[in-house]
Amino acid sequence: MTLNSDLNLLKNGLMRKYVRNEVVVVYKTKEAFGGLSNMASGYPLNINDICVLTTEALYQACRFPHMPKIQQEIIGQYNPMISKKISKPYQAFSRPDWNSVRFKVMRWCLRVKLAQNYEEFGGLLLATGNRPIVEQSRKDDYWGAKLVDDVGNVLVGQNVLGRLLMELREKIKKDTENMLYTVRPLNIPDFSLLDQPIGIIKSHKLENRQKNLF
Ligand SMILES: Nc1nc(O)c(N)c(N[C@@H]2O[C@H](COP(=O)(O)O)[C@@H](O)[C@H]2O)n1
Repeated sequence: MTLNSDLNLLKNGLMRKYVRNEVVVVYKTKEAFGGLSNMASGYPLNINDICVLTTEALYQACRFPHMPKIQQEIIGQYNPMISKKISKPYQAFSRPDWNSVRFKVMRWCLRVKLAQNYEEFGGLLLATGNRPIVEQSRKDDYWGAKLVDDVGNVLVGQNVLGRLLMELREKIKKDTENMLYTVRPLNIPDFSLLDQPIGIIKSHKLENRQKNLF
């Protein structure tokens, strides 16, 4: 991107500028807030009784509802970077509306990660307080923000993932009725995993509570 187009995007309000040492940076998964990254292991998900080991795998699998074999390969990986790598050569075959639904899909994936890892992921989100959350990226200034200065203190990007994380954090703060324990499927065509339409996702907490009632 050229300096001029960068400036235009900043002016249009799409790009955000952050001072690195004033924000919560999500960069390496081993760092303090690394668990907020989709690349973090240790936040397993269960979709229609199918185990998906990382949020990245779930997000990438959602590209290919019409290619269940590829979905299977993507979700079968322990390493989220490998899931993304498997997805890459097929990107041109992503669902045709991918660019217009990927934002909703990411928001849904984060809701699922929270519902099924409430203490760990929710706790980490709340521990960020009121600070901006920014996913630092070397290449991607749509989901994240890139360093733009020589000393590594200015990040510029749309930071869509960071903004979705902040949105979710604010929802947690207001969630006195535990509404976030349940996640409805997206209302988009072919929202499916391994040929099965994706159903309502429930937190394990809710499932255990319901079991105890009977
Ligand atoms: N390649 C890569 N390495 C990382 O360390 C990253 N955090 C990411 N970003 C994540 O990739 C996902 C977006 O993938 P698409 O480009 O839309 O296929 C999203 O989860 C980012 O957080 N990428």
